[in-house]
Amino acid sequence: MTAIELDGVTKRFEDVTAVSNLSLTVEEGEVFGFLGPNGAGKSTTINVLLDFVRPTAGTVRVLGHDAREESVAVRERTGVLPEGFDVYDRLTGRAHVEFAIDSKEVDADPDAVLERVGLADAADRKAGGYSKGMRQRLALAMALVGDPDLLILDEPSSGLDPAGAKEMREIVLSEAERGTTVFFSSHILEQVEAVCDRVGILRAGELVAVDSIEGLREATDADATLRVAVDDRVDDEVIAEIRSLAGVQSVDRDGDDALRVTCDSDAKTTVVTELEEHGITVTDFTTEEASLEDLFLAYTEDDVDVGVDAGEDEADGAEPDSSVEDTEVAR
Ligand SMILES: Nc1ncnc2c1ncn2[C@@H]1O[C@H](COP(=O)(O)OP(=O)(O)OP(=O)(O)O)[C@@H](O)[C@H]1O
Repeated sequence: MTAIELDGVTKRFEDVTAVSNLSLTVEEGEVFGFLGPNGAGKSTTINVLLDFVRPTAGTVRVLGHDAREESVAVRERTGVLPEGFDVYDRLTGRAHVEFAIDSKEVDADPDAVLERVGLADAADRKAGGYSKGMRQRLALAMALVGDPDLLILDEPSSGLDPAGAKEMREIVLSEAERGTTVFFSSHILEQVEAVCDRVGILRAGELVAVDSIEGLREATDADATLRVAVDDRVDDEVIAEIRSLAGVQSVDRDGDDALRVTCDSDAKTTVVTELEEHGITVTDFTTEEASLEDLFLAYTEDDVDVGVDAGEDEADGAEPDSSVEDTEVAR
């Protein structure tokens, strides 16, 4: 079943178009990363899913319900970790979870929920004394009350240290294993890369890409960094020649017996051939793929021609979501 279905959703706030003609489908059980720079429209989209904001145009279905007509049914089956959640300082962790249990009118054991997020030992402490990471975990515990079918996490890792962020990832993955659909908005890219099956990239209210991270990589043909180990020091003239090859962006020495070359994927073999033609033996080479951050920038920076409007990339074998076939990279 489809967990989230947005069709032609636009939301305008007076003269600001926060979301523009957004069509997106998230399948049940998927962990979907929703990426975009500040102001791209991520929170507005989440608010539309929960009927906190009404779209100017378009239709929204969540867990098979019309988000607008059946918002109560949607909220009953959805757990939300809102952006910028803050605790009630004088209430204990357990009291927070009890509050969520009462609000959702479900029958749940607060201690079991706190245990799931690693807060069992702090259940009786006032949340005002919790660290930032503990507060986020408490927010997640509240979202998990009632075993929702859909978890919406708006920037769940903000303010977390690496250990806290790792724990958050582990909880997300274990929820996904239970079959929960997770809609995960973030601009912390490693988080998204580590947990998401697919990502959608929003830019100025428009969905500019949606695919698996692997698919996005292929579609952007983002530059790869090649580390070429050689048997002897490469002359400056040879380095200059490699630098002038088509598709090569930069060449730097990496010690005396290796080069680091940034180039299009197609240019990799040319680089190796060129070195060998100069009598240099390539003893090894490794490719470091573009990070999600590179991909994100390729899709969201103004001056980069990604050349992949999500609809053009079928030729590369990437399968963009059909709903963005007409989406153009916003300029
Ligand atoms: N209630 C509102 N009234 C007027 N403009 C709004 C309102 N809510 C959002 N906007 C505008 O809509 C655009 C998208 O905002 P939104 O908060 O959805 O972005 P975001 O991607 O969640 O950003 P961030 O990563 O900074 O949280 C912004 O230009 C914002 O100023």
